[in-house]
Amino acid sequence: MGPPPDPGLPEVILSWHARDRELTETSLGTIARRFPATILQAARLAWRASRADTITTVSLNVAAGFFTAFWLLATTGVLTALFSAAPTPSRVRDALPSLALVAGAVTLRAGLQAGAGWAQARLEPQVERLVELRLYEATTAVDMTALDDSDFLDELKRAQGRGMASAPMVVQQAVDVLTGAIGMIAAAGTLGVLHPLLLPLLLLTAVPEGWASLRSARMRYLMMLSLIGVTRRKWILSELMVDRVHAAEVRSFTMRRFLLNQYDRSASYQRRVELDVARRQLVVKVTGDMLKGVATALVYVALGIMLWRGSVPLAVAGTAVLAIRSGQSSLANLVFAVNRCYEEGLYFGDYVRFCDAAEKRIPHRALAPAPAGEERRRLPDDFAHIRVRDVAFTYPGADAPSLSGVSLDLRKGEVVALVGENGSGKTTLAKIMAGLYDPDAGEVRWDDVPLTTVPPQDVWERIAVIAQDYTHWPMTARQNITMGRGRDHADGDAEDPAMLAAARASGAEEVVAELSHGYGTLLDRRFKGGADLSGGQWQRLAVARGFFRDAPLLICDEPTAALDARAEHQLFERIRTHADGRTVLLITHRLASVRHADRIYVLERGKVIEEGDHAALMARGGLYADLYSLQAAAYGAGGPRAQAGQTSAG
Ligand SMILES: Nc1ncnc2c1ncn2[C@@H]1O[C@H](COP(=O)(O)OP(=O)(O)OP(=O)(O)O)[C@@H](O)[C@H]1O
Repeated sequence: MGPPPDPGLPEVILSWHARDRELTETSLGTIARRFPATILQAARLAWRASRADTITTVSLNVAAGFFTAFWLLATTGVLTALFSAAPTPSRVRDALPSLALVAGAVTLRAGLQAGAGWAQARLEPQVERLVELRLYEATTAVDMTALDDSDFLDELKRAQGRGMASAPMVVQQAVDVLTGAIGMIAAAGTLGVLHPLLLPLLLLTAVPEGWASLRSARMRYLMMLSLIGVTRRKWILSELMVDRVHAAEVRSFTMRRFLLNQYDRSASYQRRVELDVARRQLVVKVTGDMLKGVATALVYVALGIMLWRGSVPLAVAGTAVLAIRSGQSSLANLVFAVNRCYEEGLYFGDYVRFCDAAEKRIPHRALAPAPAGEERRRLPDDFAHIRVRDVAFTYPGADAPSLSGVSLDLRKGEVVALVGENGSGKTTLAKIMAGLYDPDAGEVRWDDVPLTTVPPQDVWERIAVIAQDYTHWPMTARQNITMGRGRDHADGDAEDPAMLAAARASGAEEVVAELSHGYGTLLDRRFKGGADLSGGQWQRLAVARGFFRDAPLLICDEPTAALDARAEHQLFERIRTHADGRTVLLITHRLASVRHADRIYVLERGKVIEEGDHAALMARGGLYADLYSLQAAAYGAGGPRAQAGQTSAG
């Protein structure tokens, strides 16, 4: 189906992402079977969003349908009076009571429909809020491995984009289905009362339009599935082209042409697929319209024959024409709404499936049982000893393990360093110790409590992390340090002394002193009045954030990569003096700064290959000694000032 793939696009983005299931789910038979479930889903969603508005919408629509039937039947009274043999003035006089009924019914119906429309409009934002919250509650809590899984990310993209937008539409279309069905029942009921043969004729006109719209919807949905990889790639490329963070590299690496070409390739492939679908949809629509024309002609011919043979009187035939027209328009609305509801239901199904899957990947729902004979215990607020034993971990989809058989010990008040070359597994180990990933084998215990037996939040509450890749939070300098843990700050309030102490210790104080609104300065240039910081200034804030958090374990992963020599020296001094009694896990390539660590673990290819203090590792003459000597030689080559710096930093 569709145009041939562009050979220039990576295979992975052209794949159908194993969507055979959806393909079979979009046959016309399954549409009919699954449609009630879609309606039920919409009803449940609306009910949870607002019971009052749901009840109002449904009941007002039902009442409006009742008045539609009433109006049509009252019209027969008007026509019967008008077509009678009496003189014109008395014919009009006779028609007046029925006419008053028609006018009353039409006015009431309009009022009820307006009320239903208003309740429906109120439902929409409430449904939106409900589905947004559900998705974000799941994405902020899922196991970190989920976010390393490309299938999960694809499903997230679908759920967050089209899936989430479809939620209010599903509800709206379900209400439209109800409205159309009621209008249709009113017209059909009227026709049934007038003459039983007219009803099947009306339904006949619905078949071609229904067929055409459902086919079109199916084509559109399949197209969306086939393009998901391409649209995700386009989205990533467009972020690269518009985001300020990448602007300098896009220019200095002359990436502009390359990015534009890549984007254009994806966009033109998407355009070809879309045009192809539009062409096939047009053929379907024209065929459907032609068949509908033929069916309508048949209905009128049948009505003409019935009139000619005297099986229906003229007034009834007149009402029948009105009822057919009203029924047809309700039917057209109904078919349109069924089709849209089904289509939106497919996208909404993506959203629901994603949320269900994501919620299953929220770790606290699946805590490992406490070891046999032990009760589930609380994680100690502080610990005497953290033990890592035989930990192994492989990232989802990775060919090789990132950690295998790693063991280490961290006693209260110690500074323990992890060193090793790039990719040796230091950050992965730190993340496992921080409770961000569960090990595939082995365990991490705080005293006697394995981390996998307690909710991860308990671990996160008790650690402070100065991460390698930290976030530039688009918030004030104060919030960047306190991250929701500080007390609320009003203008004129004195700053939190703990925050000031953390800022002083990290060197963030000097950074903030330069800002126009001090700690209240918004650190995002995308907003009016926002400021931006240099890389090192941001890192000082990240360090302040780690110091501010009152946690017994401080994990520092490359905390000084962007710091100037003075700030780096200050930070390592602080870590060396245990950062106010905390236990510190330090990851760094600056080996001079780990000389005073209580213990150093050297990692290579996910294994601990050496351990001991600086003197022991130097005496051993292994990888650590090699790396240290290399750095020392480089400092030595820098002259006496550099050497002096190194000595004082170590
Ligand atoms: N999210 C991920 N998905 C798959 N593999 C990963 C992921 N993160 C890291 N890896 C792989 O795990 C291995 C260890 O990475 P890790 O980041 O722990 O190394 P590191 O020692 O901290 O390196 P560096 O010194 O460069 O920071 C590497 O081979 C890396 O490619």
